[in-house]
Amino acid sequence: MSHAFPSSSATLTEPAARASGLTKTYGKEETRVTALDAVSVEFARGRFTAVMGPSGSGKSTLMHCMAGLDPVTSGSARIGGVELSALNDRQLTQLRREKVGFVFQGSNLLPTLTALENITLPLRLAGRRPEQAWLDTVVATVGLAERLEHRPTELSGGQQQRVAVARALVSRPEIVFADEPTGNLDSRSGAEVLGFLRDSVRELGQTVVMVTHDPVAAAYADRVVFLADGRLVDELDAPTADAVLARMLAFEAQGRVS
Ligand SMILES: Nc1ncnc2c1ncn2[C@@H]1O[C@H](COP(=O)(O)OP(=O)(O)OP(=O)(O)O)[C@@H](O)[C@H]1O
Repeated sequence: MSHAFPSSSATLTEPAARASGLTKTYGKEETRVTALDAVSVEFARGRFTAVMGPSGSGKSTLMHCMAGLDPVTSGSARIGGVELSALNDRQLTQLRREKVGFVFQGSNLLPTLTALENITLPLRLAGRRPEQAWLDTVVATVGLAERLEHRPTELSGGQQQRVAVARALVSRPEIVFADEPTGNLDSRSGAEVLGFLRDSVRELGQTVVMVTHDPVAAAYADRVVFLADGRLVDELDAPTADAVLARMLAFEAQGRVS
């Protein structure tokens, strides 16, 4: 298979994705907004990282820049060994297709396709066939084996989101970015989806970066990084929901006095 972007010189110790001095501004002159201000962060392979912070702190912007959906203003964003700013639009599309999986708040499934067809659609669009053993593993991991012939309207919100997780995993991406993946779900369905994301990391070795507002969701991750006003301000390993909540309350209290 030919690749239009330089093949990554990734070693196993290299992070799945890395931002260095990543700055992103929107608008010009008096309307300029600095959404990210020289953020440097690494997302290690085979780990589940949550990105937290108040509304407007830059979480979605970081995800979009790291995933090649939005160009950076300055600094660097890399997936594996590949510098995203060095790629043209066609190369970026190819990189996203081959190396990145996405899960959004709404599952964005095509209503006329079955669950299985939705899961394999990105691969088919890329002209690739699903690898059967991996497809079976992903389907089993997200608990969908009995539901593959169902259409989205015949699935619960949680099941639909599990299809979206399977769709993100099926191409064995270098990294999966999930933006508030449980934002539309009740807490039980949300817990299921988060459990499957965590299983994809622990059992399948995937790398997941998840934006969330919810300390309970963040506690499923191996590590939480905190953004405030476009800056990386803290991080926590092996988070519990209580520890994440305490950290967030501390930031809010600091924000009130500063
Ligand atoms: N396309 C855009 N044009 C102009 N400003 C933008 C754009 N996208 C984001 N911003 C601004 O950049 C800042 C960071 O936004 P971002 O959406 O990344 O924050 P967030 O932490 O994801 O917020 P939320 O939790 O509310 O989704 C905000 O001030 C926002 O208004």
